[in-house]
Amino acid sequence: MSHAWGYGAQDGPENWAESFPVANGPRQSPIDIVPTQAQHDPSLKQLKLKYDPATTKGILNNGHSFQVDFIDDDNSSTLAGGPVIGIYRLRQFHFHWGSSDDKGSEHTIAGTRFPCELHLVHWNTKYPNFGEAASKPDGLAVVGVFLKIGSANPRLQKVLDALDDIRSKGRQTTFSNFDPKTLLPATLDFWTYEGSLTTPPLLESVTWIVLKDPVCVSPAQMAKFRSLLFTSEGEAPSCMVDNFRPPQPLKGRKVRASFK
Ligand SMILES: Cc1cc(=S)c(O)co1
Ligand SMILES: [Zn+2]
Repeated sequence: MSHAWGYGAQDGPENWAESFPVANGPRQSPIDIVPTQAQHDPSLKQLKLKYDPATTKGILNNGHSFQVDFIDDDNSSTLAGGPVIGIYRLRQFHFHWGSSDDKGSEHTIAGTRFPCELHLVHWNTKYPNFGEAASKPDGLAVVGVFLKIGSANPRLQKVLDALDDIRSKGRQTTFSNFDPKTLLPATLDFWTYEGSLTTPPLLESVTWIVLKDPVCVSPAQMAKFRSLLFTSEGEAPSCMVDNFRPPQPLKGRKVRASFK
């Protein structure tokens, strides 16, 4: 039975627990990060991100967001260091955003919401593949990056220029030679905590690495995100906006900071 889910009144985050009971689990994401309550952990290593643009595979509208997929057959594009043990391979990146600039991010900082949030999804190479890793408590590592309204971000433009070809759900197009590192802020200071996917099946397998510093996006660029559709060609069009889950209960979890 397909567990159809979305972000609407009937199939949105408030109802996900009906099909995905883990939605009420002990390590759900996103969360509100309160910097004054995060503990600096000097034992946290520097984040090591090594991305080979040649591993870029394509870009897809999956009906919930759009994602840029990467070839993950070897360790060409990886994450290591930071809070993780071992090597994690880059699988895809995607975004969550709002219908207006006052919302859209999934994580919040002391209640502050950003208009958009980038997620770079990596899986632990101690497991044979992404699917296996996604079901393990240490299986995934997702780097979260906040986007704030400012000047146009030239490094984002190549991604946004591809959106015209993937307006509807199920559309994909060629996309190659992209270095996700160009989307990151200058410093890789981060908060980290144990959490979950923020979309069904909400698997509690994610070590979250949320970067402190946001990157910029312009209002015109935000309009490009909002030009996508949740719906397939031929269906009544529904704008792809507000595809974010609100913060979930911390349930005693500690958030660590890599910086003072
Ligand atoms: C694997 C995956 C991770 C996140 S955070 C998401 O939104 C969708 O899929
Ligand atoms: Zn996500």
